Amino acid sequence: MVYVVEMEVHLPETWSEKKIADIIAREKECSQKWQSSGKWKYLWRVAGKFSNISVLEVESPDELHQIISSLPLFPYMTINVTSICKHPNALRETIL
Ligand SMILES: O=C(O)C[C@H]1C=CC(=O)O1
Repeated sequence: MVYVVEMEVHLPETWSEKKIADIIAREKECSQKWQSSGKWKYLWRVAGKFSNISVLEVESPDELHQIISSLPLFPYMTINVTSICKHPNALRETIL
């Protein structure tokens, strides 16, 4: 199952630079672990926003939730998930 996931980050304004740097570093480590696993196929920055568009290929909605909710920034993101499938007119059927 393939999902397009948009994640918009909203950090508390009261956080120190050190606390922000720490969670960003842990986020990088976690998302790169999932990207290395092959399940997180694409990670793109939305220009001009603290937001990303990602494509994940997973076995189930439960696995998608497991991955997204493991991110340190999960409690601080607004997340929109779109399930996608093959288009009959597409020239390519694979995402990688
Ligand atoms: O910077 C972001 O868009 C938030 C976040 C989600 C995955 C990741 O590596 O960073």
